Amino acid sequence: MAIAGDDSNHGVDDARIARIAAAITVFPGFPKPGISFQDVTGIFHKPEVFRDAIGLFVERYKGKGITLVAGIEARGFFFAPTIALEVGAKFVPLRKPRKLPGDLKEYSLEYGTDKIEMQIGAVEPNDRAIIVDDLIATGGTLCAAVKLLERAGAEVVECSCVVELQELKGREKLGKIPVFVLVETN
Ligand SMILES: O=P(O)(O)OC[C@H]1O[C@H](OP(=O)(O)OP(=O)(O)O)[C@H](O)[C@@H]1O
Ligand SMILES: Nc1ncnc2[nH]cnc12
Repeated sequence: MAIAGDDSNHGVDDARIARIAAAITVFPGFPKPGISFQDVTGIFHKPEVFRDAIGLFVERYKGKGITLVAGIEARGFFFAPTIALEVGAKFVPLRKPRKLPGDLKEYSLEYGTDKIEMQIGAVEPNDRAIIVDDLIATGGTLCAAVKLLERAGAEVVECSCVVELQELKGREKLGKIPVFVLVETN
């Protein structure tokens, strides 16, 4: 089953998106010069704004046959378990190295020494997955997450983020996998 609508938030619900955007604080020069850090934690300081964000994701995915919601450490974990619960899917954490026990699948990020890891057995044949993170910048993290899930046998239906840094053109890296975002910025 396809997900209807285009990948951006246009026309979804301006009032909720405006509240979410207003709850994001930008910290210039953090964690290093040249980076303007988009801090989503303010969303969680206001339960009604947290509800706005979860509601927008759940309305998009509920009833679409999603069986797996993967969240990327660390800030994808803020959103993904709640979305999974509401759409009736399992939550699967994709973690930084040396955090998960047991048998793992891993995928290296292309630009660094970092990897993301997932427990073997988290994915079943025919799982229909979405991948959730707070932000897409270069797209490298989501790209690694897609490959990890696909190699484990899942169909990745879409990637979902709260914020997109449009200038970095991360969605181009994802190729045919759609990227749904709530707030677009540069
Ligand atoms: O699109 P990309 O260029 O790959 O960047 C996006 C990633 O960067 C941030 O995580 P960060 O590396 O800050 O890790 P953290 O969430 O553990 O702090 C963000 O939460 C995404 O996971
Ligand atoms: N500007 C930014 N703000 C928050 N997380 C990020 N990850 C990569 N770039 C980021």
